[in-house]
Amino acid sequence: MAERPAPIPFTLLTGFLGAGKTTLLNRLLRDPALADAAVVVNEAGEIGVDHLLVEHVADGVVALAGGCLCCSLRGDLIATLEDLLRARDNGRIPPFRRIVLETSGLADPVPVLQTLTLHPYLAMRYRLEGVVAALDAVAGPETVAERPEAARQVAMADHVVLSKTDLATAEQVVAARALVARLAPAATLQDAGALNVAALLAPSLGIKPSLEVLPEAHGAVRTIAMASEAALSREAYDLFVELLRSAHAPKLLRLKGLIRIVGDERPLVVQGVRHVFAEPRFLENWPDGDVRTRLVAIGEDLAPDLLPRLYAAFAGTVAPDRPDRAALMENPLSLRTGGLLG
Ligand SMILES: Nc1nc2c(ncn2[C@@H]2O[C@H](COP(=O)(O)OP(=O)(O)OP(=O)(O)O)[C@@H](O)[C@H]2O)c(=O)[nH]1
Repeated sequence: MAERPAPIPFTLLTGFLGAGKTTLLNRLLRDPALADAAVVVNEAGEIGVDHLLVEHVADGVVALAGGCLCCSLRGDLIATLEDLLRARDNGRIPPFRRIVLETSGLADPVPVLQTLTLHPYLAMRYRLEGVVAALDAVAGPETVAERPEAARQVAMADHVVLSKTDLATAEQVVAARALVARLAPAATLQDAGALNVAALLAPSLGIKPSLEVLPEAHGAVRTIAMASEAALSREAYDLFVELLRSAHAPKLLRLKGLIRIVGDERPLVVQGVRHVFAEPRFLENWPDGDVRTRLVAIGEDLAPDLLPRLYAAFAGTVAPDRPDRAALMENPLSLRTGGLLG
């Protein structure tokens, strides 16, 4: 009888929207310990951008787009994990020795873990090595207080990585650490700025806090995704982001994507978490050869057409019956429901 193949270590990377999962993943993938890793990324929007922002795996990133792993995509996750095994066993892809699954920021990790551990074949071929949660040292405690899924992500972690300590005050770091000690007392805690990769990849101790005390996971958060051939000038880009930030930040949990800029071959990366937007940076190339702008916004009570309308206005491709950018900028205080600010 053929010998059973050794189970492949599986690391689940979780954390709320913008907590620093992709940044952490890129950091991990630069480490030799993850040189032979396969990566699966769960996108929130139909037009996903997360997998395009994973920089260090040539062809090994599989994107699971179009929904949330814990609600609608469990079947897709199973199929993806089975496909990866089949391709590996047939020699169609290199024999990856580890797998990292980055869940969407809204995913409840509990059903995802159940999917893995209860599926007879997957449970035989993969071995859950640990749950790593990224926690934003600045926004994390408030997010955890407001969003049940954020609390569950930390509570389920074997290892918590505190991100953005470079932006946080000493008090904020103390508060974030205290929160981890309360929610995940058995987890290790590291600072993203001084990462010990070997410790993060260490097998979990298998001690999970009780989940009964945690509230039910997520409600009516909407994801808006868009793609556009139109390019923005740099000036229009700045105004576009400023308008999103000033008018929509309270409802906007996350904005991210790649933007086509007039006169530049390279994509500009936009990254916003609530009202904090990162300094825009260019990637060397469009990661997948598709040179369209692609944007994903995640938030509460966002109008479904908000992003495409606003983008079209700033790109100058606005429909005739809609307020255009000039009108908007001349009178930015005329906030009208249903208008660009609605
Ligand atoms: N200053 C600073 N910025 C960080 C740090 N970690 C992440 N960021 C920034 O925070 C933003 C969100 O980081 P991501 O790594 O994309 O977060 P994420 O959890 O993958 O986000 P989602 O996929 O939307 O859930 C980006 O602009 C990052 O550059 C950190 O330790 N310090």
